[in-house]
Amino acid sequence: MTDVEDKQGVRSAHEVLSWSRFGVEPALRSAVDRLPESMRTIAGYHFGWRDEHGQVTGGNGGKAIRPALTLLAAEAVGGVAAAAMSGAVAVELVHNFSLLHDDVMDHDTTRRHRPTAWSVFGINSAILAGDSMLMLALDVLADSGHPTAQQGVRMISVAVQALLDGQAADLAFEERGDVDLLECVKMAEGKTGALLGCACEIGALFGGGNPDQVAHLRGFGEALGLAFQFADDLLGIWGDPEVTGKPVFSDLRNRKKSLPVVAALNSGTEAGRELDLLYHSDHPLSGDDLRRAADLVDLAGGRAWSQARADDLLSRARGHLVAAEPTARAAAELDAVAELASHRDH
Ligand SMILES: CC(C)=CCC/C(C)=C/CC/C(C)=C/COP(=O)(O)OP(=O)(O)O
Repeated sequence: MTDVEDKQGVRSAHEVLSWSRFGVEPALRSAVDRLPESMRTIAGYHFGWRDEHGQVTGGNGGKAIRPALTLLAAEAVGGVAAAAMSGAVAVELVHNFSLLHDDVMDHDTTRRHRPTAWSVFGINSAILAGDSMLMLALDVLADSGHPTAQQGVRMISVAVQALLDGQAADLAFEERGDVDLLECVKMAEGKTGALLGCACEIGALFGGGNPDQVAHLRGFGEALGLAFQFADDLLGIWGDPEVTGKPVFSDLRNRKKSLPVVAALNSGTEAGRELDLLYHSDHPLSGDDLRRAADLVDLAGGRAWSQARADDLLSRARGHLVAAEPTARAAAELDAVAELASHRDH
């Protein structure tokens, strides 16, 4: 098949994400069905399948970007998406475990346009449901019968350790006034880059890729994951809550050392110094303070710097994608998903 013929039928990023959401959901639901009822109820609510009373609802379980990467990575190495389905379910379970816990830690009350699970079911129940989803991810891989399942379990466990380390750094930074850009980027690589890297890595592994392809696709996912976090931090300050489904300014209110904020604090500008005083004041930040903080991040160059870094990371991701020698259609679709993920509005 020529390159041109092979690229026929390339889907847009939105079509790929919808394919991923609907393709993975049956396997995700049947995995969640194996949980004890108390955990299943909370997981079903968090994925948007049921309301807080257990009634069936329309569902909004998120964008499904990680499973999309897993399935496409399998196709990129010449395999079929179905071979990587257990990997796709596992990464989505890990991601959702981390969201359940993150909402507790950040005291966030809204996610995906709904009250967060902890604010409906209580903190303890949400933590336990998150733990339960994490263990289920390993169970799904162990049960997959895939010849490289053991390697897949190891990939997930390495990524989860990096994610935990990144989250620990994120929380520790809230108490520190001297966070530099290097450590902030390292934190984001752990918190977000590792799991997107793993999503691609496990897809390439289960799709039958050779070690070079698996490594390059992991590199693609890691670079993309960091770009994704830059985009997330920008949306946390300048996103439209009607579109993101999350309240704006939550990061600023929690005095998070997000990437644009740390860039502004380290900018050596007058705006950066004013932001420092505001961020490290001992009074709760008012609505006016939060709006001023957002303006200061912008004036100090934190917004423009973050957008430029997201662009650089997208180029780095593309370099890895080409080096993985992917099949043409999957490459075009991975590229489109990468573009969307680093310049997204939700
Ligand atoms: C251990 C622990 C608590 C870790 C926390 C790690 C954490 C929450 C990192 C942030 C990652 C991120 C950008 C999530 C939004 O994903 P998304 O926009 O793909 O969400 P969606 O699934 O709702 O679309």
